[in-house]
Amino acid sequence: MKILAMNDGDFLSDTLALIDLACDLTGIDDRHRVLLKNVSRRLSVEYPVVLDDGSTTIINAYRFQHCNARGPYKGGVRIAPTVSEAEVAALAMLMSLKSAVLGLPYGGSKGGIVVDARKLSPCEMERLCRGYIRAVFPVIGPANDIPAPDMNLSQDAIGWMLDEYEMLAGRYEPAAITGKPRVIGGSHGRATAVARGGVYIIEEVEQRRNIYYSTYAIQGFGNVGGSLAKILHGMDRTVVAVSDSKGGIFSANGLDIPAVAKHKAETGSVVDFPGADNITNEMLLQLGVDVLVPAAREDQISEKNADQIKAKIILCLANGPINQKASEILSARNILVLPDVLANGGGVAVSYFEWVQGRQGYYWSEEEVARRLKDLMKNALYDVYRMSLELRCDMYTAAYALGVRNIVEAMEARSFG
Ligand SMILES: NC(=O)c1ccc[n+]([C@@H]2O[C@H](COP(=O)([O-])OP(=O)(O)OC[C@H]3O[C@@H](n4cnc5c(N)ncnc54)[C@H](O)[C@@H]3O)[C@@H](O)[C@H]2O)c1
Repeated sequence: MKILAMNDGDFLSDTLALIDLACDLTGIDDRHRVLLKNVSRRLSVEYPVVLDDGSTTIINAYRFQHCNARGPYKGGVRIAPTVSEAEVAALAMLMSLKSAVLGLPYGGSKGGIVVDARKLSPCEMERLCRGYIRAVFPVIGPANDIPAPDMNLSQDAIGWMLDEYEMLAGRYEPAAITGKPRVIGGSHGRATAVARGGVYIIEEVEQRRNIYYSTYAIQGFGNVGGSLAKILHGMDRTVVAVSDSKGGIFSANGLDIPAVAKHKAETGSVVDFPGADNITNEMLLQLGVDVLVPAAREDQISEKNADQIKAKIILCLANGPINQKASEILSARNILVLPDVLANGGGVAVSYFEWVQGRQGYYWSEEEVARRLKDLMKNALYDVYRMSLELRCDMYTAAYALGVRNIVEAMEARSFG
């Protein structure tokens, strides 16, 4: 496959292996398989950003578009010094699959900006974001490709990106980018959508199994992990451990999450939170909790550490945190894995609601957004469940199979391939 010629990484190899397995299970032919395993457009750009000291630096960035059979491309923009072409390609593929699992009229894409966000001042970050939009402007737009937040991209940054897009377009285009502040066309519930969608999935599993999951360990304390911790804390669930890139903390009696958030804001990390024990990210993954939530980044649980996992269920809010071999091991051990393309779909779901609201110029109440999100997540969960019964496989594999089947149906309707 052509894409393997890129600087390959485990994450992309794992994603391609999953697509292959899903194609095998659903009887997808080679014509469509080859499309699913490649991206249709790889835009790689270099653009200048003026730093506060007056010097100029050149930034590398990407916008990869995977497949638009089901609708316009849709995908976030990630800022990290480690962002690679292989990573952006895998993330674009996951976006197509995720939208297809949720039944949204979107294809998949992803953006990446190769820089350490922590080294930039707010003014430099604004110039970085505006420059990115100028560089990718020819391939994005409300009916072409709609960016959104991903790692290290705040709501303010999305506001700057939308403003830059609208200045270049010469008109208001609130549906061009999602995840923006509400005062400029954002939706209620977008900032917490990934976490909220995950909570709806957990509640539905609890209801179905007649069980109550009280203890949680969350890897990652950013947009997604931090929001989830706050929501669970507000629901009187016990978050015993959280972590960030510098390490984690544990308290058997539960962490005071608002106090942890304050500590992180003041010190830059959750580590050394008073009254809790410092632990490593590896230790967090192995805690004996009801629910383990990888909410940081890809490649966290593989065949190397799947035997060590003690949680009852795993809610994958990060993209690509578990590979297929690990999911097989976990499934054989009766640990339910709720995969990324289902579990973190709340983000693209509320992005879709935001896009719809922007296109019609009519904005919904908080209750309306929450009701629609809950319905959508619940329906997707049961669609995946039915697929797992049909194919006699675990929920993880079933989600990918459902995504692949839904995309290929649209490809066939358009005679793609
Ligand atoms: N933001 C969204 O709308 C969205 C939607 C769907 C999926 N996701 C996925 O969720 C994950 C987190 O995204 P986010 O928006 O919260 O990013 P973020 O940048 O806001 O937060 C990431 C968190 O992970 C921590 N982290 C980074 N590397 C780590 C490591 N090696 N070990 C432990 N912690 C580490 C960071 O310190 C930070 O606390 C990513 O996989 C992203 O693709 C995000």
